Amino acid sequence: MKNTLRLALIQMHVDAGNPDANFERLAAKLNEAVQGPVKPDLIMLPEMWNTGYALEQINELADEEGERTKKLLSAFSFKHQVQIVAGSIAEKRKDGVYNTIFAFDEQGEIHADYSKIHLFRLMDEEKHLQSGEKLGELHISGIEAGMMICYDIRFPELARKLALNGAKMLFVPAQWPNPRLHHWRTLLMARAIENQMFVIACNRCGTSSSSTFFGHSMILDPWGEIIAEAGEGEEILRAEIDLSLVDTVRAKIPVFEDRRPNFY
Ligand SMILES: O=C(O)CCC(=O)C(=O)O
Repeated sequence: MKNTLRLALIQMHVDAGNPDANFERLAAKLNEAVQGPVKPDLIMLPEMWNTGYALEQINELADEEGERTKKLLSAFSFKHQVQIVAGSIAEKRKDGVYNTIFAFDEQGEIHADYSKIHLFRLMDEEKHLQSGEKLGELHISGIEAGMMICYDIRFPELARKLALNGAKMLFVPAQWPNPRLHHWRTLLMARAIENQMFVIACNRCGTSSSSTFFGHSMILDPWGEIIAEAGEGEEILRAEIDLSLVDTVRAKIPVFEDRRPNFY
């Protein structure tokens, strides 16, 4: 089991309602991500990078069973022997459209998926999207991890459940808009500190017709320290994390042993 992980988070602009432009942009960014001086073990993408929040047309725009996404990312991960936590996409299934993350291993196989379970009513998600029905759990190089999407981070119970199930790192793709940078940073930090785990959060940047997005993708360690943070524009945020730090922090302040679940 490998304890270190080199990460590359693709913070990018997303063209709402234009999947062709977004696929093209992503393909260029993926190549940039693997061309740096240090090849990443894992690449992560932001939320709904294929369609953006073109919710009125989401039924027509969403990726049918995720096929277009799977074709691109499966071939890329195999060719470059890199894992991909594929942000999320608008995925069309028989019963509607879901906001779904697919996780690819180095062989190009999908080994986990998660569809957002808390739909964000401020942006009318519940009118256009279906809610997922299972937890986002996966293994990254043999280490347990969790996935949540954007608004999900306002629900500490979900992150705690993933941590209790063994997660040592949490992936959070997002399209988190202005003016709530303070909430974004504070909630990510809280989820890292209270669960003593790495939080790896990839936001989009740029503007859509109704919102502006501040970027600030970030990687936090289990102390809640920000070890890498992007600016407001397009950027590939890179960092190497040492997962043994999770056990060190949990041994020093034994939060999980000190829980009193009979009171809550
Ligand atoms: O909770 C928030 O403030 C932002 C959430 C959001 O934009 C989303 O879930 O897409």
